Amino acid sequence: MSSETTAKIRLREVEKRFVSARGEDQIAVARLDLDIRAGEFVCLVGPSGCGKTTLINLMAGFEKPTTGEVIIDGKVATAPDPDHIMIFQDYGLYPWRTVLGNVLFGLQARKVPAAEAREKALATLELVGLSHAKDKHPHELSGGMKQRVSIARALAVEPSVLFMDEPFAALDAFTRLHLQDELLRIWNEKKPTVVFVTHDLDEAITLGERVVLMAPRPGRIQRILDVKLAHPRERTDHDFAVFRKQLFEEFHLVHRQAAEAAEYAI
Ligand SMILES: Nc1ncnc2c1ncn2[C@@H]1O[C@H](COP(=O)(O)OP(=O)(O)OP(=O)(O)O)[C@@H](O)[C@H]1O
Repeated sequence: MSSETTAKIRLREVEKRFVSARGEDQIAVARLDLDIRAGEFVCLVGPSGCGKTTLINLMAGFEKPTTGEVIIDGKVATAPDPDHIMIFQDYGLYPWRTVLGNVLFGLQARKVPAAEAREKALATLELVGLSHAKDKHPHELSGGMKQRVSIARALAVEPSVLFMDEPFAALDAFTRLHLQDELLRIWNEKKPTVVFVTHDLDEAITLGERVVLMAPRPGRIQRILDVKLAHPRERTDHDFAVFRKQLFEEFHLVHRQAAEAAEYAI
């Protein structure tokens, strides 16, 4: 079967232009093609300004391509879809709702009957290890706990796609490593398609089945790395180090080229 028929998400010659504050036409993402399989975990990495957020927003339907198409499940994506959930760095929790209330939110919005919604919400809180905190409010939680609530809220509605834009960037290193492991465990159990933006190359190699390295001006794919490492991935393993070296070398190259291009443009 070709990838045409098997891909969950297909980007076809997707281009996104913005007009900058100075009135200049700016290509955030240039004619980009990418296929993502159902149940795949793909990480997007690259230097600041290379279009990672623009690309994930295009896939999530928050932005419309200037030209080209984003196709999900065979349909052109033109708006956000309740089956595709975005998780942001800043959690986006409702401060006036309890943890359980936050997780219930999406289920209530979908008119899931109350008893069933409660059962699902409690099961999802159990999945992320937060049953004990169900009656707390967001201000009573650590950053890691808040992000686990936002993951639980997303998972409760059983989305087929999770878009994650630097979800762990604001967390301390220890919590971050822990949540990476948690996310992998949940992904293995539920197998949603995950598109995950990160600045952290180790995080990308830990999580991704493929790591898409992007380059700026214009935003484009520089390289796609197949991370053929079994889980659990040990960051101290020799094979991990091999992928790490490869990705770091490519990343430095992209960075250098971007810096040179910026200098030339001044
Ligand atoms: N709404 C907008 N209006 C104008 N320009 C924009 C807009 N959104 C993004 N851009 C520009 O598009 C380019 C790509 O931005 P984007 O935020 O997608 O990059 P990024 O790789 O996610 O960056 P970072 O890693 O810093 O978050 C940048 O040059 C940015 O200034």
